[in-house]
Amino acid sequence: MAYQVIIPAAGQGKRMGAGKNKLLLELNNIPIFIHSLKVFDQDELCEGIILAISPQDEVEFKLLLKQYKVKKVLGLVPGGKERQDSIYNALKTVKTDGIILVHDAARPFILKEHIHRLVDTAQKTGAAIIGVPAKDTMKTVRDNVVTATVERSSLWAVQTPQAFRFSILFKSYEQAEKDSFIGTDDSSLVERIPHPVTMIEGDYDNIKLTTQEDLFFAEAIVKKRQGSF
Ligand SMILES: Nc1ccn([C@@H]2O[C@H](COP(=O)(O)OP(=O)(O)OP(=O)(O)O)[C@@H](O)[C@H]2O)c(=O)n1
Ligand SMILES: C[C@](O)(CO)[C@H](O)COP(=O)(O)O
Repeated sequence: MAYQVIIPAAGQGKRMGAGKNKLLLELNNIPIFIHSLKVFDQDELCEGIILAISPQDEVEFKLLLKQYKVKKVLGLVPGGKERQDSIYNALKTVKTDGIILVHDAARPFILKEHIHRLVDTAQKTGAAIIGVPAKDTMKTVRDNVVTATVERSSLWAVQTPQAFRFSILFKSYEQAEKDSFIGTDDSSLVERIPHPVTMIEGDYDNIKLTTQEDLFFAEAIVKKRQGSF
């Protein structure tokens, strides 16, 4: 089943504190966002990539897309204030009612087999996301005081890609705009339409590079995948 993917890459990377867009930092001598795009570019089921970027990054991103021979970029759209705004800008340019994925440019370790499971599931159910079961004991805390211990078996850490039938995702974005709702992922918009979302178990390596220590974990994942860890 074919699909298109929106890749938001227009964040500021404030928590990384790299002094520039964190997506331009290199892992294994290749910029982070190129790792994230390549898996889709090389996937025979992927029909195209829509990339949301900040206008100030446009020249450098275009050069790197050319240098790394990324072929499936259908369009570049300007990012917005929030991640959700960047994705909405991209969604407005989509010309298909097939399956659309949203994947953070800051998650360079997604595997093709997981992408395909998401696409197959979204084709059947309309909405599928990937995540991993929580491993730690989870508590709610207010003002540094524990307010409750939460039943762990129902808690999952959510990743991207998230896969949807386009019409469902677009409707959820229109509704969110009407309600001035801002979510931290795309699923949260779809859940409130409401539409059921299926969870697929992924792997713990599919981290988002958010803070400096994530770069150390990322180097370890690269070595593990190269078989030298
Ligand atoms: N206005 C925004 C904010 C985020 N993103 C993208 O959404 C993904 C997930 O965001 P995150 O990793 O949290 O990145 P930043 O927003 O850049 O991080 P920070 O909050 O630390 O500034 C990233 O690929 C980021 O580039 C985006 O396209 N537009
Ligand atoms: C979409 C996401 O990657 C799922 O974990 C995450 O919610 C993005 O979070 P952030 O708020 O941009 O850190």
